Amino acid sequence: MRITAEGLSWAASGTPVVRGVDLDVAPGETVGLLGPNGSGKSSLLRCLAGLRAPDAGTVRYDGRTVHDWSARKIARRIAFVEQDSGPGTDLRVADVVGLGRTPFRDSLRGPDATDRAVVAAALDRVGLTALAGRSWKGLSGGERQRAHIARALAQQPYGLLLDEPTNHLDVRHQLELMELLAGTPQTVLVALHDLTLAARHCDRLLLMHRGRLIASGTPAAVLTPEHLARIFEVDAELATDSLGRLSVSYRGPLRATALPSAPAPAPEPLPVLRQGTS
Ligand SMILES: Nc1ncnc2c1ncn2[C@@H]1O[C@H](COP(=O)(O)OP(=O)(O)OP(=O)(O)O)[C@@H](O)[C@H]1O
Repeated sequence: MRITAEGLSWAASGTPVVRGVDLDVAPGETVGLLGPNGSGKSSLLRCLAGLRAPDAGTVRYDGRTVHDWSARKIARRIAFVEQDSGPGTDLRVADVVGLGRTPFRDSLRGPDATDRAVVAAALDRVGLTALAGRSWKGLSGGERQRAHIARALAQQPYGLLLDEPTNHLDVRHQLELMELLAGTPQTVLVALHDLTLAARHCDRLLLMHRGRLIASGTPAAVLTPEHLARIFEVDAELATDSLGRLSVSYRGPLRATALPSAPAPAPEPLPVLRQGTS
């Protein structure tokens, strides 16, 4: 499934958060969405998932504008793994994963054999089969994260949007998840903070800064020394390993005095100060 956005903008209480984003994720591509804290990655993903109505611009799945689609219609095409989400009540792990089947069921029907088989396969894919009957509340952070991925897979979507899905995962499970995402036939857009993981497992990277997409391309084209210094504000070293893959190591944060100068932003209007109030 092709996921596109044109001129996408969204503001929170009047403050622009996503600013005129154009993007195009081709069918089957695995694209990493990078950017410092607060650059607008989650907000952009929520707009693409239909959870935020943009103030301007359009989101299209396979060329069709999705803004007037129901949540159910969207969920039949795209699965979204958000940060730190979870069921409000305690459920068995298999039941949480089974929530991924909701878009395919009418409200009166319980899970059928197909639903159970899809849930079992999704649990197996993330290595959680042994925990299927366990209570959600008893899971570790990493186990919950893997259950969220399984819930998204159980949705059998054409596209996957994931917001920092490697949070809480140990190194092996981070690598397994990234291999799963890179190997899946679905279109994947994944927000990541680990630049080396992104460089190694994504076909293409997008870089966000202050709500705008400022770069798109191969890992080597996006993870440049200039972007690492100016956008991520770190003193970093780029290297290529014996398999020819890019990795990033950090010497430390860059102090404000050492930051390369950026183009000056457009001046914001000054706030109107009220006098005589206390
Ligand atoms: N509902 C909201 N109300 C007010 N401000 C918001 C809202 N949603 C997002 N923001 C603000 O918009 C900015 C971008 O937030 P967002 O969560 O999209 O960034 P992010 O790149 O995903 O950050 P992180 O890497 O820290 O997860 C932040 O300054 C955030 O505080």
